[in-house]
Amino acid sequence: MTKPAGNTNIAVFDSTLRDGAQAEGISFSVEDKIKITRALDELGVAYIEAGNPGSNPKDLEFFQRVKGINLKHAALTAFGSTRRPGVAPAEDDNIKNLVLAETPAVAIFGKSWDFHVTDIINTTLEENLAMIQDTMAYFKSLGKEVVYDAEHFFDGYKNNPEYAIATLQAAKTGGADWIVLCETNGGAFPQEVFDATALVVKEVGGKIGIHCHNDGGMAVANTIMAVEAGARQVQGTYVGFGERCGNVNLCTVIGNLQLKKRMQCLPDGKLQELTPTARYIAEVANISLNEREPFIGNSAFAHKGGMHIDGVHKNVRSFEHVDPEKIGNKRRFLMSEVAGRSTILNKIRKVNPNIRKDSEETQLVMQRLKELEHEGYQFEGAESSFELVIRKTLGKYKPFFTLDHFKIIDEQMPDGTHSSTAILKINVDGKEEVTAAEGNGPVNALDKALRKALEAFYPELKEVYLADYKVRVLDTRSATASRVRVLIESSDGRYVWSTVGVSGDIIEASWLALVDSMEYKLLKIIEEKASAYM
Ligand SMILES: CC(=O)SCCNC(=O)CCNC(=O)[C@H](O)C(C)(C)COP(=O)(O)OP(=O)(O)OC[C@H]1O[C@@H](n2cnc3c(N)ncnc32)[C@H](O)[C@@H]1OP(=O)(O)O
Ligand SMILES: CC(=O)C(=O)O
Repeated sequence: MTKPAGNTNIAVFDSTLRDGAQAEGISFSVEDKIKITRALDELGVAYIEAGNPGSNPKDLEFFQRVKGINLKHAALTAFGSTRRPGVAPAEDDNIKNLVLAETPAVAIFGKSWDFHVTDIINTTLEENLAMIQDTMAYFKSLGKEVVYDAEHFFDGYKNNPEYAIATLQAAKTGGADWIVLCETNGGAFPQEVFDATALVVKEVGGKIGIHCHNDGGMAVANTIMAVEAGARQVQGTYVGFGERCGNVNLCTVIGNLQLKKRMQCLPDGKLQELTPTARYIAEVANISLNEREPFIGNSAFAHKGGMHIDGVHKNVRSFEHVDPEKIGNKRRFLMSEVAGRSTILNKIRKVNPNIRKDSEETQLVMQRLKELEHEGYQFEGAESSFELVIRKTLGKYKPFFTLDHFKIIDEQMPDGTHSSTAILKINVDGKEEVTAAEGNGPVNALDKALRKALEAFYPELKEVYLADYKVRVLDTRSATASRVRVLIESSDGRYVWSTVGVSGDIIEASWLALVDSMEYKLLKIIEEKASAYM
C-alpha cells in the first residue's frame, strides 16, 4: 500500500513525467525522470505518475531503475489503459508491462464517452464496461492502489449521462480506490465541471479526483470548481506541461488551494519549496519557465509602477495577493521610467543613507533615470549600471581608468574562418597601458583586451568573466540605423551582476556595458576592503 500523504487533505497527483512528456518540445531522459521524481517526492506530492511502461523501453527502464530509490512521500504510479476488447487482463501486453513496473499504485484510463467506445476503440458499450471492471479487479487482486482515470468524462456526461455514470460504477464495482474525472479535451466551463462533479460525489461516492486540460484556458478554474464540489485528488503537471495547451498547472492549483482555501496540498513546511522546485523541473526539462506564471514566476511579485511600489513599501498587502515568501518566491522592485521616488530611494540610500524621498537628489536621480530610459536604457535587468548612474548623479563617482582609444580588426578569411583582434590603450592614474587580444568576435576581443589592460593595475579582475551577453534592437523599423541595447551579465564565480549600454553602434553599446561591469566590480572590491577594516 502507498504511504499516506503526510498531513494533507488534498492528494496531489503529479503527471509531469507522463502527461507532461506528451507535451510538444519535451523529451525526458531516464536520468531526467529520476531527478524529477526525487524533486517531487522531496516536495511531498502524494502520487508521481512517472510513465507508461507499455509505451516505450525508456519508461520500462525508468521503472526498473527507480525501484532502488526509497521515496519518502510519494506513491510511484505507472499509467496505462484498461485491457483491450476481448483480451483477459493477464494476457494484455500493456497490462503485463504495468505489472512489470512493480509500482505501489497504477493509474488506469478507460472510456466514458459512448462515441469513443464505438468509434475510437471500436467495441460495444457493454464490453467497455467489462474492460473497466475487469482491469480494476485484476490490479486490486495484485494488491495495488488503483486510480481510475475516466477519460473524456465531462464530454461523455454531456452526451450520454447514464452511460458515463455507468462507466464510473463499473470502476467502483471493480474496486478502484480513486475515480478521477478527466476533462480530456480541455473545453469545459467551470460551472459544468462543478455540477457534474457534485453529482458524481453524491451518486457514485467514494474518493473522487479531477484531471483537467487547458485548451480553453479554464484548467485552473475547472480544477478548483471540482474541488469545491468535493473532489479530493488533484491531477496535473507541475508547471503545466502537457499535450496540446497543457495540463492544469499544479503550482497555481496548490498556491490557490493551500493559501486561499486553507486546504493542505503539501506536507507542513513544504510550500516554500513551490518556486525552487518549479525552477528545477523547468531546468531539467530544458524549458524556460514562463516568468508571468502565477505564484512561481519571477514576475509574479515584481512591482514596476511607481504608485504600486510606493503602496508596497507602505504595506505589502496593497498590491500583493499573497506573501511571496510563503511559496519560496521573492518580491522585486523594477527600475524604469514608470517608477516613482519610492522605487529608487532604497538604491540611493545605499550610496548616501541620509537622502530622503523629498530630497533634491532623489528628484535628480529620478529625472536622470527617465532620460536614460527614454534614450533606450533599461535598468530592470541592469541594477549595477543603475548604481553607477546614482553615483554619477550624486557626484560620488571617480573613474577607475580613462580610455585613450581602441581599434578592432575583423578578418574574414577565404577558407570561411573569421577572427577579431582588439587593440586598446587606457590610462590609470597617469600610467598608460596598451594591450591587444584576439577573440571569437569583436566584443569578445574587446572584453579580453580591456581586462588584460586593467589586470595590470587591478589583479582582482582576473577572476571576472562574461556570463551572458544579450543584444536588443530598439527600433526595428529603422533596421541597421536603429539603436541597440546591450545587456551584459558578469560573474566572479561568487556573484553575478548586470550592466547595460545603449548606442547606435553595437560595439560602442557593448563597450559601455563592459566598462560599467569592470567599474562596478572595482567599486565592490573597494567596499569589501573598507568593510573589512571597520
Ligand atoms: C488522454 C490520454 O492522455 S490517454 C494516454 C495517451 N498517451 C499516449 O498515447 C502515449 C503512449 N502511447 C503509446 O506509446 C502507444 O499509443 C501505445 C504503445 C500505448 C499503443 O501503440 P499501438 O498499439 O501502436 O496503437 P496506436 O497508438 O496506434 O493506437 C492506440 C490503440 O489503443 C487503443 N485504445 C485507446 N484507448 C484505449 C482504452 N481506453 N482501452 C483500450 N484500448 C484503448 C485504440 O483502440 C488503438 O488500438 P487499435 O490499433 O487496436 O485500434
Ligand atoms: C487520462 C488523461 O490523461 C486524460 O483523460 O486527459
